[in-house]
Amino acid sequence: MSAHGTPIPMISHPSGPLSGAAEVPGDKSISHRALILGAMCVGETVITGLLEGEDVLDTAKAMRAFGAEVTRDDDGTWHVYGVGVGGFAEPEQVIDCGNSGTGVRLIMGAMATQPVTACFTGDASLNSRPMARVTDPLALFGARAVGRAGGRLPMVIEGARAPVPVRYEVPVPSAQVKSAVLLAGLNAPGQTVVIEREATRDHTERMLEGFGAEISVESTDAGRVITLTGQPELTPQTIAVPRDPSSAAFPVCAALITPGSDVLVPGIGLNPTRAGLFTTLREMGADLTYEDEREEGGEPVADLRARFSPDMKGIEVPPERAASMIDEYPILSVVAANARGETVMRGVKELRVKESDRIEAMALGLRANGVEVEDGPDWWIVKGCGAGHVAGGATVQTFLDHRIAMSFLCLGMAAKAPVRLDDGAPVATSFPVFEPLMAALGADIRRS
Ligand SMILES: O=C(O)C1=C[C@@H](OP(=O)(O)O)[C@@H](O)[C@H](O)C1
Ligand SMILES: C=C(OP(=O)(O)O)C(=O)O
Repeated sequence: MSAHGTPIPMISHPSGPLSGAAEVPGDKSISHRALILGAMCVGETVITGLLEGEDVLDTAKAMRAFGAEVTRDDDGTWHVYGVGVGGFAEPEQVIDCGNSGTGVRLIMGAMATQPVTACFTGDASLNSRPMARVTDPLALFGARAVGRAGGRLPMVIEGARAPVPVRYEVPVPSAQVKSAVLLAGLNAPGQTVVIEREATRDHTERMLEGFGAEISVESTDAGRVITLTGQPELTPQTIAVPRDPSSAAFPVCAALITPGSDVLVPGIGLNPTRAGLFTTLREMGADLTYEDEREEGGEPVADLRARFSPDMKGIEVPPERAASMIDEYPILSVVAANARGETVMRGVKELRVKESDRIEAMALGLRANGVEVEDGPDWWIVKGCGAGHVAGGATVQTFLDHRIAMSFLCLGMAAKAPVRLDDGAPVATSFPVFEPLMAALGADIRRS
């Protein structure tokens, strides 16, 4: 079930062909950041295309609790009237970030160098995820965190009264940790330096620059070195949020595996720190083309066209590509099940600490539906059945994880027998229009 609702069992019937255009919603990562940075400058930031999924709506609520005014026009335009760097008010209530790791970790970073104390919580999934990866570096700024055993939520963060800047090498490939440190660095005097060995999504760096912060990124032998000068005067922005490549992955992959399909997914950001799945699919032999390649708001964008691809082959996904497709491994494994041969995915330990243990959740559900999977601590292998040969017919657990839910709904479209979910409600966290959008393409998904 979602943070806010009751379980919604769903069933996905073999269907198709899928055809038409799929206009997926705004990018989740960019939406969180637009609200948070909007709240950290004085004046009005205007956001169009904001993702109105539960995760982002929870961040909007949190920004109100810290004193920003956040409003929505009937046409879906959002306005954030921010309080400035260092201007957060102390929330009167517990901040509930629902299912969102990005929301809670970035907000903790943003408030950690401000003289306020806040208590954070989430749903059962979020409350089981590791937070020490964020609170450890925040302690270097002078913030104090008290949470449950193992650094879990609920957790109280007391912001540093006299923050100091830090130099921090991120020990895990995580854009959330990097971003939390950078957002904390905003209200620390002097220069905060973040070093990441492997490049992760760079939306925070890009957006900080857009809001007028002094930030530089240098590629060195040690990795990317990001230097941010604290206590800037940020300038409110007008932000058009691009469509989310992680959401686009679902109609694209569903089309590749469902007989006769031909689907266009327009206006998808192909920022190289996000587009690893599409490269992988093309290497597997997917009929996936980029049409009308262009630049929008400084980001490469294209319309993706995906057609049924019965001859895809399993490949070894390069581990160094993992960060650029970290949220896409569940749906990749569904494509892999419909390809021939093995798809080998290594260097993906981070999948075990997402909304669910995604390797375990996918392995359980794929096996139940007739697909062989092997897995180890930081790797897994899916043994493809070939197009049209996945048995289906089982009910899978989604473990409060939207990507697991949507991946198995896509599996059902191309399987021999329907695939059932114990709970499809988590879909609303990142892709609230998934059901009508897929239905319009020709998918047969029902609430049961
Ligand atoms: O910074 C972000 O917006 C995100 C970073 C990734 O998490 P990690 O930083 O934990 O890898 C990703 O899985 C998540 O969906 C969004
Ligand atoms: C991992 C994800 O999100 P978060 O960490 O923000 O909960 C995701 O959207 O796949």
